[in-house]
Amino acid sequence: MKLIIKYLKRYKLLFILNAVSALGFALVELGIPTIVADIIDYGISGNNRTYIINGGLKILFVSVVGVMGTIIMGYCCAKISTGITHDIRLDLYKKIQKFSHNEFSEFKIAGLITRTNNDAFQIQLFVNTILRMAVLTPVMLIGSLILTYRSSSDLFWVIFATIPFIILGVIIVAKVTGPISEKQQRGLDDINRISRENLTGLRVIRSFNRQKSEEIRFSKTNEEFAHNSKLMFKIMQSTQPIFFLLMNIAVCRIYYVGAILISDGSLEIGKLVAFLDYLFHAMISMMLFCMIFMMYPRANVSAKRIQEVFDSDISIKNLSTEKLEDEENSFIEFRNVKYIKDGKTILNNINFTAKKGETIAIVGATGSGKSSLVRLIPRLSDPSEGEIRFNDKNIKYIDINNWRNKIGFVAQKAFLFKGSIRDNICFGNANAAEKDIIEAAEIAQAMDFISTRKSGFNDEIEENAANLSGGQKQRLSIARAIVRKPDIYIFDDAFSALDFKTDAKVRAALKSITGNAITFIVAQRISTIKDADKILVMNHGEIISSGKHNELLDNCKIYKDIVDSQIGLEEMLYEE
Ligand SMILES: Nc1ncnc2c1ncn2[C@@H]1O[C@H](COP(=O)(O)OP(=O)(O)OP(=O)(O)O)[C@@H](O)[C@H]1O
Repeated sequence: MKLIIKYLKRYKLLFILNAVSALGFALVELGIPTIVADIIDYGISGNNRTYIINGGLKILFVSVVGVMGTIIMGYCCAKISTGITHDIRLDLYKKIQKFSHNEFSEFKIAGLITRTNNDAFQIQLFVNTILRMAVLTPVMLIGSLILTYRSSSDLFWVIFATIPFIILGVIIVAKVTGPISEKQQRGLDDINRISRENLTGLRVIRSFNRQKSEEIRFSKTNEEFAHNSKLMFKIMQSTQPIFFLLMNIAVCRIYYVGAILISDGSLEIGKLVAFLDYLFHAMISMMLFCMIFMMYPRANVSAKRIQEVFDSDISIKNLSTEKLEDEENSFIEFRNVKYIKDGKTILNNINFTAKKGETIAIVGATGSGKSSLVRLIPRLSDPSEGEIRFNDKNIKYIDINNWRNKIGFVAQKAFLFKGSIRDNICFGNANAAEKDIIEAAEIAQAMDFISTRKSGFNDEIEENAANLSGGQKQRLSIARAIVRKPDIYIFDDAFSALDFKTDAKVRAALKSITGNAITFIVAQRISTIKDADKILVMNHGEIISSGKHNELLDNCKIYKDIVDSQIGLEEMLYEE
């Protein structure tokens, strides 16, 4: 509720307008039965035509005012509820953008999607209901009860007796639906996760012929979700008939008591009609008011899930606004860096320096920590101990945007966005000139396939770059980094999908632009890294040796083993 109130505050004026129109509408609605009662008791019974016509005109006027109130209320409700959802989604998006690996592991991607879509929508529904009902129904309810009492105090006690049953019913429904709602939202998270996995991993599922088992996995989660949804639906649906049953019992009793009172002469027919009208208003208002309490548990679960995201601590913080100055002899230094994830030491005792103009290569067995090491540079994660310094400044205390702008990162898994080839390259530099885009594509050896495509740079890339090969995706990712003209290049296994010849051509072309930069290359192929100025050999999260290719061949057994295992491969032949 705190979350909803916080966002509602942004729409104060509309909220007041909504409340005033709701109040006006309620008062107008409450006036009609009294006019009708008077028409029956004085106009019809007294055969007074003028009284009847005047009464009719009064009803017409009151109805028009009521319609205007409803329209204004509807406008305010729609504007506020959609506005709040829009604001929540935007703030969620901004917060999620700051998440690091840690936060993604905590909330899971599917969970974040459900929170942004479904949970935000639940809040929209609740806010819409609350805005319509919160002012209107209490006024209608209290007003109707007062007017029923005024119409006939004898009859009033007949309906008053049903109120405790209704309140008890609402409390029970709210208590029962809260936990079901929580299960329902979690189930939706699971459905999202499995659907995502099944859609993105469709090829794997088919090639391993696992459609049946995946279908069972999906059905199980889907059934569980459907079960909870059905239960929720049944509870919510059964409340209305029960409510109307109670109401009809009260009405029957009122007719019975009313008939006795009329025959006694202590009640007029018009008053009974007004009484029933007010009773109807009172009961409907109470039912609608109860709906707020019944919807509350579900909205509360959604609000809590959204609030969890807002409250989560961001592990990668921007601690400074200090910008970097250009320096002639820049360098990066890893000082006693340790990186622990989920209690496991991924990197330990990492010490090395990389200078401007140097190429640092990182090799080692899979899982030895190569990617984890380079991910620390753009602060995708921060070291648990030790520090990374750029020009003798801890990178944690450099403005994060300024720092990241200096880096051209090519990730292990090439990710491209749906859009044109040009848009994807310009993702690295929105202001890139045409000649820079072409140059980047040429260096990345992407021109040959771009020029064969129907619309060249304007050719569309599908979702997940499904219409590109692995090597084409890698080349565009490389071009995207080059177009930035960064001071630091990081190629995390970025040449693995390229054939040996293209790999060699890309590296040769890169030399023309990386002369003034610091370049990190993570690779499995020795041919990719053997010319590096410094090669770091990693094993179990530690640098076990470093040096040039020839030095390592003499000093490092693991490196020599890697080289030996690749001797005779096509790339070596090509390099010769
Ligand atoms: N998000 C993560 N959460 C927990 N552990 C992780 C995470 N990412 C990587 N690891 C672990 O950290 C270790 C190093 O992984 P990393 O990806 O850095 O190795 P790598 O040398 O780049 O491997 P490869 O050559 O196979 O890409 C592995 O044991 C891996 O299981």
